[in-house]
Amino acid sequence: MNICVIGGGYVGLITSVVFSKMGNKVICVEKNIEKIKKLNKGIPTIFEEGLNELLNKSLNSKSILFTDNLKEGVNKSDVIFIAVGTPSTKDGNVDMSQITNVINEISSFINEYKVIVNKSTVPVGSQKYVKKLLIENGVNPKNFDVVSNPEFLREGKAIYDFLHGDRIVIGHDSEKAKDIIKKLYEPFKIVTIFTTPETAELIKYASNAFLSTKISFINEIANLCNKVGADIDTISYALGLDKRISPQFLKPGIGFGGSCFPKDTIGLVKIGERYGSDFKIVKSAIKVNEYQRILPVKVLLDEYKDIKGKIISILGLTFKSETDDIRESPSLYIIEELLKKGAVIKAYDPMASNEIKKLFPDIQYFDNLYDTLLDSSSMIICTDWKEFSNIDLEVVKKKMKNPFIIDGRNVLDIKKVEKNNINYYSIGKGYIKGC
Ligand SMILES: NC(=O)c1ccc[n+]([C@@H]2O[C@H](COP(=O)([O-])OP(=O)(O)OC[C@H]3O[C@@H](n4cnc5c(N)ncnc54)[C@H](O)[C@@H]3O)[C@@H](O)[C@H]2O)c1
Ligand SMILES: O=c1ccn([C@@H]2O[C@H](COP(=O)(O)OP(=O)(O)O[C@H]3O[C@H](CO)[C@@H](O)[C@H](O)[C@H]3O)[C@@H](O)[C@H]2O)c(=O)[nH]1
Repeated sequence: MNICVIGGGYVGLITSVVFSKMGNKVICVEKNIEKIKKLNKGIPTIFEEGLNELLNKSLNSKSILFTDNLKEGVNKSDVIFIAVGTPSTKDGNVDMSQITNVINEISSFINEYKVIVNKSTVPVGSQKYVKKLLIENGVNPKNFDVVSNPEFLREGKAIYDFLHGDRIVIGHDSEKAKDIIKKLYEPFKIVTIFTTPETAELIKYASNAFLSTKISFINEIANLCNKVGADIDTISYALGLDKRISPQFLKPGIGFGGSCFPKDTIGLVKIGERYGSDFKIVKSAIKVNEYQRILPVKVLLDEYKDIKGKIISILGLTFKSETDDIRESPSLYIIEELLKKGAVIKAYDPMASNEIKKLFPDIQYFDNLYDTLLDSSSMIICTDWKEFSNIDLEVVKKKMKNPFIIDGRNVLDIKKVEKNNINYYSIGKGYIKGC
C-alpha cells in the first residue's frame, strides 16, 4: 500500500519504518528540515532500539522517503497517517493546533479517495472535528474517510511494541475505510478491535489514565512501606500474582514522566469537564504524582534542614531508561526545586540530549558517572539506567562526602548498601541510616 505519514517524531518515524518493513511504500512528511536531512542519510533522530537498522534497510530498498513536500506525500498515497504532537495547553486541555494545521494544509491536495488516520492522541470527538474541517475546507466528502487509530507504543520499545502490540484499535464510520485499514494491519497478526471513533479515542485516554493510576497507587503504598518497615517489592510481587491485577506497572519510584502520561491524565480530566464528568480518581493520581516526583527534595530537607550550598548529584535526566527523551522527566522538577533552595547541582545521564542544557544552562553536566559524584554530599538516582544499578559503592564512598543516596528508582542492591554502611533512602524498600 502507498502510505503517507505526517510528522516524523517518535510515533511518526516508528510508524513509517515499520510500515515500510511490512512491504508498503512510505512517504514521511516532516516540517523540520534538519530531521529530514538526517533521516534520508540514515541517521536516526531519536534513540530507539533497532531503529538504525530498520531505517537504513528501508532507505536501501527505497521503500521510504522523508520530505517536507506534503503535496507529493498526499498525492502518492492511499492512506494518510497523522502523527503530529498534541501537547497540553497551559490549562491542561489538548492543544489541537498541529492537527488543525495539518488538515488545513492537506485539504487542497485531496482530489481522490484517501483514508485519513488519526494516530496522534486526540480527545473524543476529534474524528468528527477532522471530518467537519475537511468539508468546511471544500473537500468532497466522497474523497475521504477519517479513522481513529490510537498508538500504544512505549518509548525505548517502540519498534517491538508496534510489531507485537497487545491490540490494534480502529475507530471508523465507513466499511470502505475499515477494509483498507484492516488489510494494512492484517500482516501484524494482532488482535484488532473495530469500533466507533469515539470509543477508539476514549480507549487511548482510559488506557494511559489507568496505567498512571496504577503507578500512583503503588507509590502511595511504597511511601507507607518506608514508615512501617514493609517491603514494596514483595508487596508488588504478591499483588501481581493475582491475575486480575497483573504484575506490570507496579514498580514504585519518583513518579511517572514522559510525553504521554502527564499530558494525557490532565487531558482526560479536561475532556471529562467538558461533558460534566468529574474524574476524581485520575485527579488524585495526578496529585500523588506531583508529590512523588519531588519527594527526594523533601527527603533531603528532612535530612539536612538547609540545603543551601550543598552539592547534589542528579543521576539520570531522561524520564525512564532506554530513551533520550526528557519530556516531563521527574528530574526536571527535582532540579528546579533544588535550585530554588540554593543547592549546587551536578548532573549526569548516559543518553539525555542537549535539550536539558537549554533548560538549565547554569548547572554542571558530566559525561562520566563517577566524576559527577566528586565532593557531592548526596546523589539522587532519577532514572533506572542499568549503569546506576551496577554502581561501585566503594568508589562512591571515596568520591562523596558522607554519602546520602536517594534511590528514586530502587535500582541498588540493599545488601550492598548495608555492607558499605551508606545513608540510603529508597521508595518503599527502607530508610537505612548508615555512617
Ligand atoms: N511518544 C510516544 O511514546 C507516543 C506514544 C503513543 C502516542 N503518542 C501520541 O502521538 C502523537 C505524536 O507524539 P510524538 O511523541 O511522536 O511527538 P513528536 O513531537 O516527537 O513528533 C511530532 C512531529 O510532528 C512534526 N510536525 C508537526 N506539525 C507538522 C506538520 N504540519 N507537518 C509535518 N510535520 C509536522 C514535528 O516537527 C515533530 O517532528 C501525540 O499525540 C502523542 O500523544 C506518543
Ligand atoms: O511500574 C512502573 C512503570 C512505569 N513507571 C514510570 O512511568 C513513566 C512512563 O513509562 P512507560 O509507560 O514505560 O513509558 P512511555 O513511553 O511514556 O509509554 C506510555 O505512554 C505512551 C504514550 O501514550 C503509550 O503509548 C504507552 O502505552 C505507555 O506505556 C516513566 O516515567 C516510568 O518511569 C513507573 O514509575 N512504574
